Amino acid sequence: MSIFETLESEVRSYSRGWPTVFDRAQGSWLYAEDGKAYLDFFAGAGALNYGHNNPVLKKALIDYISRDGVTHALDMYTVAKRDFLETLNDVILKPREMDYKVIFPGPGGANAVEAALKLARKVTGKESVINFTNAFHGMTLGALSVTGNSMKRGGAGIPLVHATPMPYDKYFDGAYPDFLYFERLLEDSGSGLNEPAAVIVESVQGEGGINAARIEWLQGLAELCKRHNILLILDDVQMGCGRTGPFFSFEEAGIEPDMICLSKSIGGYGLPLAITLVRPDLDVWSPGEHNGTFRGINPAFVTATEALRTYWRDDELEKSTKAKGERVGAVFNELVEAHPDANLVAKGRGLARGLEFPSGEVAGKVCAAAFDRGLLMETSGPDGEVVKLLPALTTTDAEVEQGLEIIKNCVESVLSR
Ligand SMILES: Cc1ncc(COP(=O)(O)O)c(C=O)c1O
Repeated sequence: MSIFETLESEVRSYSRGWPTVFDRAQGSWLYAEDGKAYLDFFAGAGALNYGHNNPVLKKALIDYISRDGVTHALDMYTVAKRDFLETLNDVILKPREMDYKVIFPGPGGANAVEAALKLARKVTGKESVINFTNAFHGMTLGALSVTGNSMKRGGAGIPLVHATPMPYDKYFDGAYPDFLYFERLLEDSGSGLNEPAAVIVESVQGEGGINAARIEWLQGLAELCKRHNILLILDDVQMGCGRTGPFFSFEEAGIEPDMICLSKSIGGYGLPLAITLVRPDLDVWSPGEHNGTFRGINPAFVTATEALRTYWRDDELEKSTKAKGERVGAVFNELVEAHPDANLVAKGRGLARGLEFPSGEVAGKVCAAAFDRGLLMETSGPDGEVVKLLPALTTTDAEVEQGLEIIKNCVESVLSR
């Protein structure tokens, strides 16, 4: 049995079947055991915004470990935790005039979502939550209940209740007054929906197919939540930490969510870290009311702090992310125009980009062809119909061009078959 077959049989539930065994990684490159190099436009599904083994973060980590810095300290105060909290405040929150308390909910994105949902219910005493079609918020029971994908929901084996999906922005696009249906339900005391605890939303749906809500739609949603006294939870697990350009994906909308979920790239180095930012008056849990063993792994605080200090003291990363994103978008638009009969759609914001195909089968073939040519990308969307690009934000212009050239060739060859 080959090592690949052994791995497959041991971890049957893995969905990513890239037929190779990876060994090393640097910057935007992954190297397989057989030595083949792959340009990584998947970047740990958004967990590697600063690239693999980023040298600055790596040095901070090695220095910390070399001086026997505390690795695991549960809820104890540590220097690494204090540095992270101070840096988050100084570099991110204060300059944006944002006032939030930090909750450490557990190691991953689903934990950040779970904490937000739980706290919203605790604070309001209400049960139901509004989510959106094609949303993805994680695999734990609460997070799954506000996730739209029916295959993933089916994994629970039980009905997932207390969440009601509303149509996400792409389904309106000016065809209807955006929130008419939603507002009617809120005003109808017989709908059972008139008193939700919270609305949970992604400003760009990553797993749902790189659906970027319009800025006006996000603003309308925030106003609606204020008008009806509903807490707004912004899930920035995948689109935060600069993925769309600014540190928070909703900054351009100028909205003030009541809670913000962050994970994936907040740790900086691919190490597990999650935080839920909550409006100070919502921070009602007493010590021990929401805890867990892995709620802040100190080496992850160290790399998180270094990432904030290195990349967010000025707007260089934001600017270059937007510029690279626009370049990808322009090439995707060219592909759409060059293939008018193929019904392609170019989507996204910043360096979260998608190219939608009429079916998951075609999108899958494009990704498979790209893999053969040394480029890693995955599909997203309800049927896997969107080829999804999430390169590290530190990917160079030359690497972006190299990847785009491969994509163009793969799209041409798959569509001409
Ligand atoms: C928007 C969003 N929320 C939550 C999650 C769940 O994060 P995790 O997989 O770390 O639990 C994800 C994961 O892809 C996500 O994209």
